[in-house]
Amino acid sequence: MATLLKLFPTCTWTGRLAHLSRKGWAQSRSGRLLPCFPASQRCASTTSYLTVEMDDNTGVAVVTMKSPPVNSLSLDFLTEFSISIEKLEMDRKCRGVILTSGLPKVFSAGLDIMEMYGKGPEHCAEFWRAVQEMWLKLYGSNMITIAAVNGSSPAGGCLMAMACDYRIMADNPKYSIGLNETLLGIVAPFWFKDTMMNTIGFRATELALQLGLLHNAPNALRVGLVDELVPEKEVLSAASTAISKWLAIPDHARQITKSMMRKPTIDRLLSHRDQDINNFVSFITKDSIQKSLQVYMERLKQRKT
Ligand SMILES: CCCCCC/C=C\CC(=O)SCCNC(=O)CCNC(=O)[C@H](O)C(C)(C)COP(=O)(O)OP(=O)(O)OC[C@H]1O[C@@H](n2cnc3c(N)ncnc32)[C@H](O)[C@@H]1OP(=O)(O)O
Repeated sequence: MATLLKLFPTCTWTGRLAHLSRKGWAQSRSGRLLPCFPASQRCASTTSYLTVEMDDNTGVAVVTMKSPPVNSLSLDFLTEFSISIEKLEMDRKCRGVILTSGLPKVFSAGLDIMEMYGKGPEHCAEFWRAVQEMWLKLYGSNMITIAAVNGSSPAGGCLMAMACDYRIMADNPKYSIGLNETLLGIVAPFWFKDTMMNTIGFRATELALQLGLLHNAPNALRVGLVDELVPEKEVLSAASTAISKWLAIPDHARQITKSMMRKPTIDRLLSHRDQDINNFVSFITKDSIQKSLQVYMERLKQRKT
């Protein structure tokens, strides 16, 4: 408990654990006093954008993104996200993470466009490093990572889901997922492309990236961008069921296998990290790209009227 309190200073214990720590004994039907072990030990910590609920019994943490209106990935959000994943990674009891959204209809709207629009080169560089960090933490995690995609997940939101080991999406044709960067007049960086290629293969990625395809849920399943579709209300419980299969695999064997599959892709970014930041900054600060972002944001806002 001490370790968890160190990791989650705002931690509040739920279930029966608080009661047990005061008493710790229960009376059996025959009247004997027996040491009492909690049925579940849950610890929840909340930051500005995330809730992390750790269940010590299963070793699974549910990370819920809650940054209204659309869980866009701002610099602050990304920073908090990477810190939370890092903390879970260091927690020896945590073997798996379920990533989901606490907002209706949206898993994540991807990168916060306002972090890329009208900002100076220093801010853009800091922002891009945070985007890289989020991906490195998630794609390179030793933990089992399951994305419970309970809403739309364009661009950076799709990257987040693809960085997980397994994706379960709500079976709602109104929800879409994909790398739609070209629709904004921008180009998905090589490690976004690599992540998608590792997920759905070369040809499907070539089509998806050039056309900026946002797949609806049934199409996402068809191309292999998600692994399962389930009724919306069951996304989280399906993720729990799925993760139990992964938990049955010995950690060391699974982790080495995961690393063998993902390390070359991770190393490629690590060895070009600064160059990738410089590319991003010089691209995104171009007048023509800024104009494209402005037009895109205006269109987004007009859709509502
Ligand atoms: C070398 C250069 C490399 C560059 C690489 C860049 C890489 C990645 C790019 C990205 O991730 S860019 C982000 C791309 N994201 C999108 O295109 C998604 C846009 N959003 C939507 O499609 C929809 O908002 C939604 C997610 C489907 C949700 O729809 P809903 O109808 O529920 O909500 P809206 O009314 O559309 O939006 C509410 C509110 O949020 C604002 N907003 C939406 N998305 C973003 C965003 N990504 N960043 C910032 N703000 C966003 C939207 O404008 C609305 O604002 P208000 O009108 O309420 O002020």
